[in-house]
Amino acid sequence: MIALDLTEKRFGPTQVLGALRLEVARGEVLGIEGPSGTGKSTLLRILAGVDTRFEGKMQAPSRRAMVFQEPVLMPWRRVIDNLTIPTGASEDEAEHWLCRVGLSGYGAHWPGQLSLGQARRVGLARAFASRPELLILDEPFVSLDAERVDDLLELTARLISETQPAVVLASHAVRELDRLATRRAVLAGRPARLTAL
Ligand SMILES: Nc1ncnc2c1ncn2[C@@H]1O[C@H](COP(=O)(O)OP(=O)(O)OP(=O)(O)O)[C@@H](O)[C@H]1O
Repeated sequence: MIALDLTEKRFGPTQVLGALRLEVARGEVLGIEGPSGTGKSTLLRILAGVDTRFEGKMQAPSRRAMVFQEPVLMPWRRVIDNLTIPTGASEDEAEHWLCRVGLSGYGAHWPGQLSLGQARRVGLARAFASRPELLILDEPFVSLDAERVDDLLELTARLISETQPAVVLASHAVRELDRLATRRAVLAGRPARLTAL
């Protein structure tokens, strides 16, 4: 379970996020939509623990994983190491997750040998390999063609349903929100506030 009671988040003189509260229990998927530049990624980075410079209180589980808009793999490490090093998973566990995302046998590949869709799958495998209690998805399917998005959506839905983390998903895509979100909210305004739908 994640609980955030935010007073404000600013970058220097600019207040990006206003007061907002958010709670997500395990098994729930909170889908956040909102205009570009309102602060969705900023909010997600706070929830992920990447940005700790905010006013307010947060109760978050220790095992958190984030899937970014870009897969951000270490290009100088093989795929298998991209799973084991950041997560502490064993090679067997990493192979298991590669297999789950349809990349069985890709462990010895270099990230530069992967298509964007495959790199996204590795990003997803890496997130699940850390056995997250909180999973944060920041536009994880952006710039893939429709068929690939559908495949990845189904896969993500299956893995979430099996592992039951609390999930926060930011997306502009109605299809993704419709398929994954169990609850929806809109982030809008300047400073931005969260309104449940
Ligand atoms: N490190 C930073 N320093 C200063 N301003 C920042 C920083 N990061 C984000 N911002 C500003 O905060 C605002 C919110 O940015 P953010 O990336 O969170 O928006 P977003 O809703 O995720 O946008 P998009 O949907 O386009 O990804 C923007 O005005 C952006 O310019």
